[in-house]
Amino acid sequence: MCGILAALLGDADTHVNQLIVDGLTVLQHRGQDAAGIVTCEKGHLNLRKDSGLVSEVFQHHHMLTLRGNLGIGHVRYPTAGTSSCAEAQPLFTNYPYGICAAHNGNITNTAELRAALVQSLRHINTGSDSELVLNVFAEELQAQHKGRDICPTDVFEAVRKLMARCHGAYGVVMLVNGVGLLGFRDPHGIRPLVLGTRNSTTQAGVTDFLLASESVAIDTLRFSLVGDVGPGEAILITTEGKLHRSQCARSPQLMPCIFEYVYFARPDSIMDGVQVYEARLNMGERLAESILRKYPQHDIDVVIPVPDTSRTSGLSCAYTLGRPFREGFIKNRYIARTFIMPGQAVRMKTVRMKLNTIRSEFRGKNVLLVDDSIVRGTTSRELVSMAREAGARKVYVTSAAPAVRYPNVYGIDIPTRIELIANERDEAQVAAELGADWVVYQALEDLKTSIRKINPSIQEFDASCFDGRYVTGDITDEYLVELQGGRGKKQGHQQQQAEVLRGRAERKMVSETSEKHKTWNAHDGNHSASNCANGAPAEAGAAAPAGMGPGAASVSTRLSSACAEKKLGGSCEVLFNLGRETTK
Ligand SMILES: O=P(O)(O)OC[C@H]1O[C@H](OP(=O)(O)OP(=O)(O)O)[C@H](O)[C@@H]1O
Ligand SMILES: NC(=O)CC[C@H](N)C(=O)O
Ligand SMILES: [Mg+2]
Repeated sequence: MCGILAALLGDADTHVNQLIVDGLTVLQHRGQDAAGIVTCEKGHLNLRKDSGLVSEVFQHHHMLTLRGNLGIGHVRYPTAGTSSCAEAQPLFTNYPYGICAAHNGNITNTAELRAALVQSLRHINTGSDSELVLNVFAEELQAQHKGRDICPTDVFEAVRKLMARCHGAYGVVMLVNGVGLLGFRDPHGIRPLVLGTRNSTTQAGVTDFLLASESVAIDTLRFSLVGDVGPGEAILITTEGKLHRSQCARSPQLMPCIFEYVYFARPDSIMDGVQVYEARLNMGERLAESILRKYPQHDIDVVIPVPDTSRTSGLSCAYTLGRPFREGFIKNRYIARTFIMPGQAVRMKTVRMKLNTIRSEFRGKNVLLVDDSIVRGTTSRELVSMAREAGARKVYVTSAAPAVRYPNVYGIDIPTRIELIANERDEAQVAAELGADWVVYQALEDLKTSIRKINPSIQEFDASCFDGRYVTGDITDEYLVELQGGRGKKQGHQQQQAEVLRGRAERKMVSETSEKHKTWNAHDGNHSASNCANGAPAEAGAAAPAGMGPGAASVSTRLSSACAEKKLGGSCEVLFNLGRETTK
């Protein structure tokens, strides 16, 4: 679930670089693998992108090259292609005009698009679906060119054509050299995009513009939220600072991704008129009601959230249950989100590194652990065992989202069912799998109501990972089988499954001998070294070699990406001025 951002400062003599870096930092929770920015100064495009967090990718000397008053930025969580920094965004094409794109989402008809683009002699350099979006737009914009300057109508016509050709989910921002900034959202509005403005801080009477995945960027950069870009809508901000809007989809219908409200978005964001925090409070309340219906005689002593995301729903869940809300798990503030890390091995290890127990909150108590979602079960599995180690008498688990049972094709990296803990399992079986006393999932209708209560005009959602209904209508069983055999296989999900099992066996052994930390650390040392030296994993975060154990991969996304790049033949750092063609 990448983060995208586009900004234009009305004062042409100012530079937008720091604003974009700050905005991407605020959107970091949407993608931790790679970051990139392109700016435009007097017709020259300046690009800097690499694997890593925003704070790692943009050093002072990079900032000096990112000149210009307009630009776009991206933080990446890969869902197509590879984790290689060659696929970090923004992506660039010089034909026609010089266009850069940053994309959040996932395209579902990539094979068809790729074939058509190759046929029309456009060069496609990577496995990235976003590169296809960029090239489709470039091709369609070129088709509008009639030997005169590009005007807003040409741009919107190109987006219209793109929407007819590209299927799936997309929030996109583009920089078109000499024209301005463009932002648009797919016809179902699956992926979010908001617009903000402010008065220029350096020149009276001119406006600064900002497009971002989440309103939290608008707030923190001190812009005012104008509102959401509508489903199928495109917004063009010209280099002269004029704003144009146009509906580019034939039959737009808002069906936002429900998982944004559950997990991806920050609680302080407002998406499609819904304050995410409020929606999560509602989720916790409904969840508690559901628990009370199923277990009216429950013996829960204390409610403990799983930091970070479930804190909000945990709070209202505890309140509605009438039980104390306690911080039983403390999160290491320097470790980022686990779910969006690449590879099961690194995710498993990170949970242990990330969370630790306050023993007194567990000892002798019946605890209810509240998480926002249980996807692969990586987090809950570890936490149930940690709760027991900390002396809990009974451990109950509840999820503010329903059971995740289907692959996601719209920008969440779940290409196969087999990796999901709830695949072909009911609540009792998931509880057994987690080692919990019972598990309660939110009902899908209750989740929808939690959000609709705030904005009743959202009639439907993309809730495909919960109900298997793909709103774009083009997802066939064959497509899902292909996805499993393609990205699923590439990521080694069978191997990951084996990892999970091996991890489980190891944990059992470890808790029997009470030497878990010693064992895990021993694995870590051996493996980290061999991982890099041999260039072993085919992709960042790929499953560890057999026998290496769950502590095998590095905790740091950056490190695992770096190892992958070694395999690709050296550093992939990109720093060059596209206009002047200088390479660092
Ligand atoms: O069942 P799983 O496969 O473990 O996935 C679900 C977990 O992953 C996410 O946490 P994450 O650590 O990514 O982020 P957070 O700190 O924002 O909660 C989510 O909040 C759940 O805790
Ligand atoms: N999570 C996303 O939005 C990913 C965008 C794009 N599909 C990529 O893999 O780079
Ligand atoms: Mg979490």
